[in-house]
Amino acid sequence: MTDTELSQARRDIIRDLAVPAHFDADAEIGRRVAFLADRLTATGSRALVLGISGGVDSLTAGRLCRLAVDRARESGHECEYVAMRLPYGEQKDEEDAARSVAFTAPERCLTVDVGPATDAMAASLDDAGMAYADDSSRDFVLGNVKARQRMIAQYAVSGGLRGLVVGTDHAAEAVTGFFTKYGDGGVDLVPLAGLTKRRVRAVAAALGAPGDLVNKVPTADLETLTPQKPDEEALGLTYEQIDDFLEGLPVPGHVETTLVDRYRATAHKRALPTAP
Ligand SMILES: Nc1ncnc2c1ncn2[C@@H]1O[C@H](COP(=O)(O)OP(=O)(O)OC[C@H]2O[C@@H]([n+]3cccc(C(=O)O)c3)[C@H](O)[C@@H]2O)[C@@H](O)[C@H]1O
Ligand SMILES: Nc1ncnc2c1ncn2[C@@H]1O[C@H](COP(=O)(O)OP(=O)(O)OP(=O)(O)O)[C@@H](O)[C@H]1O
Ligand SMILES: [Mg+2]
Repeated sequence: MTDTELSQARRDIIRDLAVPAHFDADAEIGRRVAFLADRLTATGSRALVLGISGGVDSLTAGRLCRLAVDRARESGHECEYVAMRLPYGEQKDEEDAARSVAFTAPERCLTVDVGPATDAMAASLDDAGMAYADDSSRDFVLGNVKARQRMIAQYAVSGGLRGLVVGTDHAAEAVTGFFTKYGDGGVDLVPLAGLTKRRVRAVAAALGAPGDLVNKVPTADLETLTPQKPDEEALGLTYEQIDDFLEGLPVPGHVETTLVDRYRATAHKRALPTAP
């Protein structure tokens, strides 16, 4: 499919999300490491702070942080890469998370259990009389509270260390608004912006990450009632379909319609708060 054959709506989305027509993993690594190193030195920040979940997005972003901090230090700027483990109690894929931390090689890794804070908020909401439609709605909403507790923990560390919070949003999540507003969406820098999911994996592979972590099934893992639910199940779309859409490849009509509709419906999540 050539660019001129794509719908105007699709071309607008590809442009707005800055998905490049051509992709070269090594060139993307160079550009993104330079970006992070520049943000450290230009802002005078002393740390990059990033939650490492065990998934491929944070694995990739973490390795970019490692390389960026190395580069900034070589230029005489004192700084560090601080990883954070932010489980809700015990995490089912904890071993993957530990291997991810090891691969990204932070100066230090802080572990903060977001369980107590999340549960305390849930109990206070119950005490206040907040009633949810059903158990599954409550579980979904509290999943977003977990994501926001992670944001709070990362900003506490960033504030204390004069750092910057790194997020893992990329084009395949941005197009569907598949992130928690002011949760994992609440960050300072997004080094994976513009990448489709398969390109994130290609960058991870080019960085030398372990194959099973590169190809791991993506999960937000926010809901307690359905742990490790695959993103594709929640989205009702595959990442292959989303990536094809963003890379200008042929997709079924219903995929195009669904993605254009979702992109429009989630515009508020990619924008500053609405003002009069
Ligand atoms: N039109 C509008 N203009 C301005 N604001 C609007 C709005 N519509 C809703 N809102 C506000 O936005 C809120 C809904 O947004 P939000 O709270 O984010 O909630 P929502 O988008 O409903 O849920 C977040 C979704 O992202 C997924 N997620 C989260 C975190 C990580 C990952 C991952 O990929 O790992 C995925 C999660 O599984 C879930 O499906 C509403 O409660 C309302 O306050
Ligand atoms: N348990 C966790 N511990 C630390 N950070 C987390 C945790 N869960 C989520 N995060 C943070 O929130 C981000 C968003 O989660 P998301 O699931 O999109 O990314 P991922 O887990 O790295 O990769 P994937 O999407 O393939 O599962 C993560 O990249 C990470 O920075
Ligand atoms: Mg994940």
